[in-house]
Amino acid sequence: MATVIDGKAVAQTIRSEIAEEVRALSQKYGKVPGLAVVIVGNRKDSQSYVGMKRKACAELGIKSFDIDLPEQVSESDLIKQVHQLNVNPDVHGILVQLPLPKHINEEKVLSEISLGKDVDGFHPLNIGKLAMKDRDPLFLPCTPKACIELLSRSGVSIKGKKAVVVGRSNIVGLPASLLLLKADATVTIVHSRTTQPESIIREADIVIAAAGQPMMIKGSWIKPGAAVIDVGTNAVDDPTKKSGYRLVGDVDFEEASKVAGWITPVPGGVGPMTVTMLLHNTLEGAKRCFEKNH
Ligand SMILES: Nc1nc(=O)c2c([nH]1)NC[C@@H]1CN(c3ccc(C(=O)N[C@@H](CCC(=O)O)C(=O)O)cc3)C=[N+]21
Repeated sequence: MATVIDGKAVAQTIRSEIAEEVRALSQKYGKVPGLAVVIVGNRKDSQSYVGMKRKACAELGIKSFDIDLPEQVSESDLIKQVHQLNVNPDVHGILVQLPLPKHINEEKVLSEISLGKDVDGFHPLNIGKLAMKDRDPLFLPCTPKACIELLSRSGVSIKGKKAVVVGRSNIVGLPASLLLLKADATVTIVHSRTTQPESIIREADIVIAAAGQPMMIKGSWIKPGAAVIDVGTNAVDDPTKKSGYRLVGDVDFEEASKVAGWITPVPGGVGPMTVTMLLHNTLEGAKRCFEKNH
């Protein structure tokens, strides 16, 4: 049976470490880190994620700036907001919750975020630096960083291992493969056009599942003893739940946990760590800013 990696517990440990550092910064500089969380429209999932981020800020002593814009906001008004946050000295991190409404060009908006405040790591220049050998972006994207942190805190070494990433999205699959590559894994990306994904996944010592397909990866696809990090957060109907749905990962946990060496659950795996890495990035951004102005 696999060791189940308790993302919630690891996240809690790191959050206490961050809270401690926030206290120290506030004593030293008389200032606290600030995170602006921008949400456009009222998608239920986005509101729930944004709520978690703002709540976590409050718990750690990070000041959150809540910007809620209507679905119909124009691209230029959203960009104006971003510019205001860029020059606000109390804001050290800016997060624009994705996805944005269709009439807004996401890449254009993300490109306007000041590089030093890009705590999501989604600015094209930060992504570019992530892709370059011997270069580092100012911020690592939160979910891929969460995956690596969960592996290293579980004692899973990456160097020289065969890693397979399932999914090639800009926010998870692609940057996760780049991070694994930087950590000296041999990396393969499996995606929707890959023929026979299972035979490739079965070779992997490390699997990062980020396809957004509920329970797509079966137990028989997993190499015995592999480390399986499940990024999937898929809502499936469940009439037995008060909400009417439950969350499942991209991995069939029941089956895979009998074969894997390590596995993350959904919920309670990567999700809480993603939010924690955002807070960590905000702390780093604030530290750099305080030190520079001191
Ligand atoms: N600019 C931007 N940055 C993001 O980081 C970003 C985003 N946009 N858009 C959407 C995705 C999704 N995402 C999650 C965060 C936390 C959980 C999380 O904490 N999930 C809990 C369960 C939550 C629940 O019960 O509903 C868990 O897995 O245990 C999941 C998913 C961040 N994203």
